[in-house]
Amino acid sequence: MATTTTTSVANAAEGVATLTLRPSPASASNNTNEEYAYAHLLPHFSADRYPPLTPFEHVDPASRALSHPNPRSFLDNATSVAEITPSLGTEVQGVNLATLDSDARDQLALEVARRGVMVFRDQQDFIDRGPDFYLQWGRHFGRLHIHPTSGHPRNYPEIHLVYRDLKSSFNFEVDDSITSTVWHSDVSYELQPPGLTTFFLLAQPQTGGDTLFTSQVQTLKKLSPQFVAFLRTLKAVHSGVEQAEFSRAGRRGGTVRREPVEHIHPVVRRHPVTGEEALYVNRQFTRRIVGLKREESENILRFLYDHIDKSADNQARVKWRPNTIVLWDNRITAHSAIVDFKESGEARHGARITPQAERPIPALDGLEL
Ligand SMILES: O=C(O)CCC(=O)C(=O)O
Ligand SMILES: [Fe+2]
Repeated sequence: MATTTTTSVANAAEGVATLTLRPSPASASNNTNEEYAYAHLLPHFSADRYPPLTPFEHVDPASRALSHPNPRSFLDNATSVAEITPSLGTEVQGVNLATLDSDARDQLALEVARRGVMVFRDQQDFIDRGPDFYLQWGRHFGRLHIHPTSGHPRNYPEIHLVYRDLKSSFNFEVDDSITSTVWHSDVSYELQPPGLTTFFLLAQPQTGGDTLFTSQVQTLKKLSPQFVAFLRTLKAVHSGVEQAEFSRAGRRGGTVRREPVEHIHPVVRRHPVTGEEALYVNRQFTRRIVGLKREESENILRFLYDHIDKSADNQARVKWRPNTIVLWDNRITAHSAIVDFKESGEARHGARITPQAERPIPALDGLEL
């Protein structure tokens, strides 16, 4: 039996919450007789403080693949390439992400921009290369985001972790909700929110703990042209304040290493490479529509969130298997963890590599932010 260590964990949803628990590495392996192979990647909460993020110029990796004669050639050796749904998600077998060169990584970024989500199976090579490799991988796609509140592996603040098991007294914000579903686009409160995002699980329950995705391109396309034309004129406030407050409240045991920020983004953004328009509001971080009366803002946002929630025809559900890596374009999709395994007592432990991208581009030319 491995010894119990003291650490803190992050909620599986986008850093919604942090809490203190004492996970044993053995329990994280979901096999009490084994040492947990990824114990060095368990969440650590440093007392470090970070200054505000500074703006930077983002060159999108997908743009470099646009002129490629065959921008899907990185899939040439795949044994299987299957669309999960017609407009969202592709599942690939037989491609080792860890061995993709710079050109192939650019192609990957373009394909993820087109498909929203890509699921790669059998990626043990990538996962076992460890955190220095994760950083090298992520930096190809943009400046790595350092999360203001979530747990990270010791000495690797750029790696955002999710973790939960039975030993923790889970006390996160959805506990008094009827559902664990919290649709969001990661850290949309940043001035330059993430683009191509890489996420994988290191430990998972036997069943459950899937991740839901939705296409914000399709969400928008379902609306009438007149309503979309109105949405294009709008901008909204996204806020990191509540996430920080949950962490600071102590009941989650977390820290706030960078003061929370709020930023205004267009309600409809344009992807810098594909040119596609996507709805860019999410229940977790979007707070209000600028310039509208309070009731107008609340009702429009509620309508849009309801539309996102119930549009299964825009969604894809990823079932995890060991050594799966999922990539999504955070600008044109939203996602939610599914917490349906708490009572099994099994651990779920995941790592996210989160390069930031451009400041959201309004779909309406000339919209001032
Ligand atoms: O745990 C999951 O399935 C999703 C986690 C998440 O939302 C994130 O890391 O951004
Ligand atoms: Fe997330």
